[in-house]
Amino acid sequence: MSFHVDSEVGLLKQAIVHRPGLELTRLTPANVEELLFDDVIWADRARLEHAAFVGQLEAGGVLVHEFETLLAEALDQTGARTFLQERLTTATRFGPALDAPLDELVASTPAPILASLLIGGVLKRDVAALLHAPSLLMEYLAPDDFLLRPLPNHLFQRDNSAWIYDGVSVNPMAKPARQRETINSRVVYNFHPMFAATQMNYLYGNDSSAHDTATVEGGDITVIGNRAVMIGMGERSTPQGVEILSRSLFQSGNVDTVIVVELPKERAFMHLDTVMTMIDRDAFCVYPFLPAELRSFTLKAMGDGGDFKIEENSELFPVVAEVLGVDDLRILKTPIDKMGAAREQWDDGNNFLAVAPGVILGYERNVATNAYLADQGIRVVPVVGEELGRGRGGPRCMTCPIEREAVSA
Ligand SMILES: NC(=O)NCCC[C@H](N)C(=O)O
Repeated sequence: MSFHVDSEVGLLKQAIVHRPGLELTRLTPANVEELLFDDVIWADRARLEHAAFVGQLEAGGVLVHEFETLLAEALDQTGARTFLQERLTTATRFGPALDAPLDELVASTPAPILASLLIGGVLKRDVAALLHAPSLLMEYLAPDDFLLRPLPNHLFQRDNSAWIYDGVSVNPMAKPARQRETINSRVVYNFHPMFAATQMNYLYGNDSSAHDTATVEGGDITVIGNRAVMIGMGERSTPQGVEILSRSLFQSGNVDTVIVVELPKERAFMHLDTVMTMIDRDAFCVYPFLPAELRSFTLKAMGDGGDFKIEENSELFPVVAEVLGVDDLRILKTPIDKMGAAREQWDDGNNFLAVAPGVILGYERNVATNAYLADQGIRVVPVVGEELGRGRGGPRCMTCPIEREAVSA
């Protein structure tokens, strides 16, 4: 079995999601903002909503893999815990006194519990009785302080890794609250038998370099097809990150065009998929009030060494249409006033997950957009996300496709 994502809208066959766990119960008014959520969440309800969402994916024929389960299974493979000891439970993260005792905890904790803690976080009081070394960090922390912070944004599996044709980028994340997610994803990809048994083509991030400002997040990446990729560049994916990923894509031989779309550096527009998603072989759903002054660039491979030339586009979608070989690309913008559009965009009204061409999952609350798309012949499967949506991510954000068919125009 090898994994590949050859389009954004072709038949979705396999995907990874994260069923929210311990981490959601650790969101408090004091930490939500830092952890990139908008509110404390009703965790049990969010889990029910997520289970219903997974049911909808499965009903659409998608084989769904649960991230925490994959992580637990990976942790029982040879080398996985050493990998964590070298990258997570280090003297620089926790102080020299805790280095060896935490390595020991990583070595001895049963895999399902360890997986839950790696995502859910660890309080000082959870481990105080086990750690006897005189540690300044332990003295400094209060019993309810986090020794290891929770990672509630694992819910948004789209972002920390992204399959692009037959390669995967394990993304260096922009926000400190999300950077550790990549370590967990690397454990899964490097050690889980499902992936270890295949020839993995790592495009970016599967190394322990400091990636500094060269960040990329999967919400910015769309595999539009025809050897092309569209990448948003703004709050999360930087020009440096986009350049490195593009070079790697060009070297892979599967991609010859990257279309880069500038985004406002604002929370509401944190990823490309907050303002537009491809929803059919010839259609994009686009936020109607995207500022006109945003630029886009086309990167074209030159040779096979990763070099490219850059052209600034006068308009984005004619270039996309040309690259896709589609005469009449449909740019679907909900006819709605500015306030209504801003409200639906905030609630992921442009964040759709296609499970097949023209068949998409989106939050039910975006009534105007969903009705408009239905009028345009798109089948919108409504997803309940009253709690899930408070993390500011929709169905596309919650899903990491790992096997998806190509489509022809
Ligand atoms: N692709 C996406 O737009 N993902 C949603 C990410 C939401 C998360 N709370 C974040 O701020 O990173």
